[in-house]
Order: sequence, then C-alpha cells, then structure tokens
Amino acid sequence: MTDSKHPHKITVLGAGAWGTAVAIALAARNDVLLWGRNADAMRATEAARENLEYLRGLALPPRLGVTADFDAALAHVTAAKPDEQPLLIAACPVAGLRPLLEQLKGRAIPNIVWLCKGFEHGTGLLPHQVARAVLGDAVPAAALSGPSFAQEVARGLPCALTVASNSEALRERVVSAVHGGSIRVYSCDDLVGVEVGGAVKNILAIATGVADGLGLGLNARAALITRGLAEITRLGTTLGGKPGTFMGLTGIGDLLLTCTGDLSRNRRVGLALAQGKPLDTIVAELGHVAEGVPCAQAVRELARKLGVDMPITNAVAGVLFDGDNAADMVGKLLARDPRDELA
Ligand SMILES: NC(=O)c1ccc[n+]([C@@H]2O[C@H](COP(=O)([O-])OP(=O)(O)OC[C@H]3O[C@@H](n4cnc5c(N)ncnc54)[C@H](O)[C@@H]3O)[C@@H](O)[C@H]2O)c1
Ligand SMILES: O=P(O)(O)OC[C@H](O)CO
Repeated sequence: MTDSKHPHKITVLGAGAWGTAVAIALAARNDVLLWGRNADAMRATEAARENLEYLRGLALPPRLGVTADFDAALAHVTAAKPDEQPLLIAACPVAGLRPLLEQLKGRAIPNIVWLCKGFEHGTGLLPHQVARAVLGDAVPAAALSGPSFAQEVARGLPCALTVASNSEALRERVVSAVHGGSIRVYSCDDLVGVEVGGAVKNILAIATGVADGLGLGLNARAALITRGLAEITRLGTTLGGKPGTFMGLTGIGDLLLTCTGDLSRNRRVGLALAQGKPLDTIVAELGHVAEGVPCAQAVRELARKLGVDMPITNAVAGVLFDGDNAADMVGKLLARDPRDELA
C-alpha cells in the first residue's frame, strides 16, 4: 500500500503548460523536480520562478525544483528509497512521447505516468501502446487524464481527474500523490477508454470552435458535443474501451470542458479556422500544442481502417488537411442522410 501522508519523490518530464501546472500542484505536498529539455528556458524559469513561455503569471512554489539535466531528473526518482514512493511523469505532447520513452529505455525507472492526449501520428497508436512498444510490459504504466486546464490547476482551482492503469499498485500510488487539496482523483483499469476520450475530444473541440466562430448558435454546439460523444463511444468501444468510461470524466467530462471552455487551445484553433486563417498561421500564433490537429489525421485513418463512422472527425480533417471550407462544415454534416440516433 502507498501512504498518502508521506511526500512522494516526483519527477515531471516536460515543462510546457501542463507539466508546469501539474508540478506546481503536486509540489504542495510532494518533493517535485520539473525537467525541461531547453536549458536556456529552464534557466529563465528558475530565475523568474515562473514559466514565462508556457504559463506566464503563475509563480512556482519555493519547494519546486527546476532542471534541464536529464540524468539529475531521473536520479531524483531512481535513487529514491521505496518509502519515498517515487513517481515519474511524462508531460510532453503525444509526438514527444516515443522519443522521451526511448531516452528512458534501459534505465531503472520505477514507473511511468503520461499526461498526453492523442493518437500517435503515423502509427495510429494510443499512448499506452507506444509505451508498451518502447518499454515492454515490465514497467508499471498509467495515463492520468480528465477535464483540466493548466491555468486553473496551477491556480489551485478544483479539478477531478482519472488515473487508468493495469497496475493496481501504480493506480494507488498516483492517487496518493495527486489526490488531495483541490484535486480529486478517480481510478480505473480502462486505459483504452480513458485515452480514446482524451484524444478524440480535441478534434471535437476544433469542430465546436468552428461552429461557435461562425455564430451558428448554442443548439449547433450541443448537437456537435452530443454527436461527438457518439463518435468517441463508437471508436472507443471498437478498440475495446468500456462504454461507461465515455460517460465519465475522461469522456463527456473532458469533451464538455474542451468544447465550451475558451482556455482550450483546440477550441481556439476552430475559432481561428472560422475566421478563415490558414492552419500554419493558427498553429504558429498559438505557441502551444493543439493535439486535435495531428489527431484528426490519425483518427480519420484509423476509423476508415476499422470501418467506424466518424463524420464530425472527417469533416474537421477535411477542413484541416484537404482545403475544405470551414463555413460549409456544419451544413455538410446536416445534409447527411437521416439515421437512427442509437445506431
Ligand atoms: N495544457 C493543458 O491544459 C493540458 C491539460 C491536460 C492535458 N494536456 C496534454 O498534455 C500534453 C502536453 O501539453 P502542454 O499543454 O504541456 O503543451 P505545451 O505546448 O504547453 O508544451 C509542450 C511541452 O512539451 C515539450 N516537448 C515536446 N516534445 C518533447 C520531447 N520529445 N521531450 C520532452 N519534452 C518535449 C515542449 O518543449 C514543451 O515544453 C498534451 O498532450 C496535452 O493535450 C494539456
Ligand atoms: O487546451 P486544450 O484544448 O489542449 O485542452 C486542454 C485539456 O486537455 C483539457 O482537459
């Protein structure tokens, strides 16, 4: 059993908005080291005690360590005693997960928990499948997901997350490290369901951003969210996820947040597409990852291969990659043949 009364030794690998926010939140009760790959940026973060590039205006707590030294970051957890309950967290985008895990291969890591949401571009793999491909089954592994904007978590506002893992011991350890204060953590063993919900909601947030940006109204937004949930559920259950997972925090919970919250980078991509901005410009101006963009491509290909009907995803991918007009997107969705709602 893990012991939530004692601090955990935690390393967070990746110092973007989410890695920094999670490190800030966990440092309230744990011994946390935040690693970023850009040495200049980490020096600036240390000097300002604030992540000026990705999470401006939110001070790092005095106890949070910051480094660009990968070996030191790993030693923080690999040299920990068992009662220090070490936890290694990967806070990079999906595209960075494989390269990051390759760096960990062969090292005596205690476990690995990733925070990224998406399917890997090119392979169509979910993060747990990428982790298994690189590290094998010997390292206890988990996904931590759910409705959570970095800015709110870093400010200590309330939030509920879900940890998914096949390892009960790791689920308990993540709960004991993260649950408490303003963060509530649920657990489950449905890695597929949790990861599919977290991935596909980003594509649907782009869709609702387009609809809202075009002024199509609240009815259209509710329809997109609801039919988007149907797409998540169809793909997720085909891949082996449990239907109930899509009704939980990492399904409808994160879908609602990301489709309606203006802090969402994916929703902002949709709003900008509605203004007619080119994708390259939107991505460059955002300055953060918008996972829904590469994910739309990966999910469109996967759904086609599996024979899963995902019209909203296809429409978003058409606007992003095929030059389809954003203004026509919802009209084309409405013009499709009627169908049974539960089919
Ligand atoms: N920001 C949020 O509110 C939030 C909340 C929950 C989940 N997430 C997810 O967390 C992941 C990261 O998002 P973010 O908000 O931190 O993005 P971000 O754009 O703010 O930062 C990305 C960070 O990842 C780093 N990075 C990229 N490739 C890397 C690699 N190979 N190794 C190490 N670091 C690498 C970048 O240098 C940068 O520091 C995404 O999958 C996102 O969907 C984000
Ligand atoms: O800003 P987004 O669109 O990447 O969403 C952030 C989180 O995934 C919301 O849970």
